[in-house]
Amino acid sequence: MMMYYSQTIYMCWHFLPQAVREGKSQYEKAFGIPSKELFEAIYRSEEEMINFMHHMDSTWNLCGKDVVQAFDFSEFHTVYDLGGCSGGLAKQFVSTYNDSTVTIMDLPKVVQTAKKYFVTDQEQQIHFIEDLFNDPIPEADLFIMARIIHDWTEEKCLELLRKIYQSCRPGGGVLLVEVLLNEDRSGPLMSQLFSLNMLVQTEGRERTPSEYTKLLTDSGFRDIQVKITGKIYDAILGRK
Ligand SMILES: C[S@@+](CC[C@H](N)C(=O)[O-])C[C@H]1O[C@@H](n2cnc3c(N)ncnc32)[C@H](O)[C@@H]1O
Repeated sequence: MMMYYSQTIYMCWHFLPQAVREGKSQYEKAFGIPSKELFEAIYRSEEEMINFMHHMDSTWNLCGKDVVQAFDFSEFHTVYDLGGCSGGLAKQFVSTYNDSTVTIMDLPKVVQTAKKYFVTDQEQQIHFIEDLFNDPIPEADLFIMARIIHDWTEEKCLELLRKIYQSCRPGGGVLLVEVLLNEDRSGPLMSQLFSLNMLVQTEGRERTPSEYTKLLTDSGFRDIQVKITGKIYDAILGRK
């Protein structure tokens, strides 16, 4: 995590004033890579991709249990973790809910690297499919999206959530895992800093509970519940 912060995030923060003025990611200035394809810039070399994956993975050793226990997910057996990366959260999920299987959907090179370095053959409740958000999403009881919505614009988020709604079994749900801003955006400081971090690196930002609720209801989900975990990442559940 520290390596990723120093080699990537810190480089983008050099251009914070420009990011605020232009309202967009600074990857191009920091690395000379057009930021149109967000993850092409983040995965600009294999070493950087592995650093990023370790960064993602390490969070769930600290906060994963709080997230998977935020609600009782024992009724959900077929679970997809969309953009599930290294499988860090999937491991926490299957160790808490022994009857579940989690399939991780991510970019092909991420899936290959996760299988090589992060998820062992012994972890039989975790599967992978190499697929893109552009392709159909298979049917499931629960879709997890951890730190995905905060990467993208409202339009892309709605497009994705509507697609997930179509694939969600009746009675199933979608779990968003994100840091939350106070409704009046007065804090918490960590969430405000994360939001600036999203600005310098991505198309997205951090959001308030009511903004997530609106995204979910506009996509068809109902009974939205927000759970503050007391750790960095909180949980928002919508049902079909
Ligand atoms: C910020 S990371 C979050 C990773 C993981 N959910 C977590 O919280 O540890 C975003 C993830 O979305 C994946 N991703 C980006 N574009 C994607 C696409 N078109 N299809 C599938 N996954 C994608 C990235 O490879 C990355 O693993």
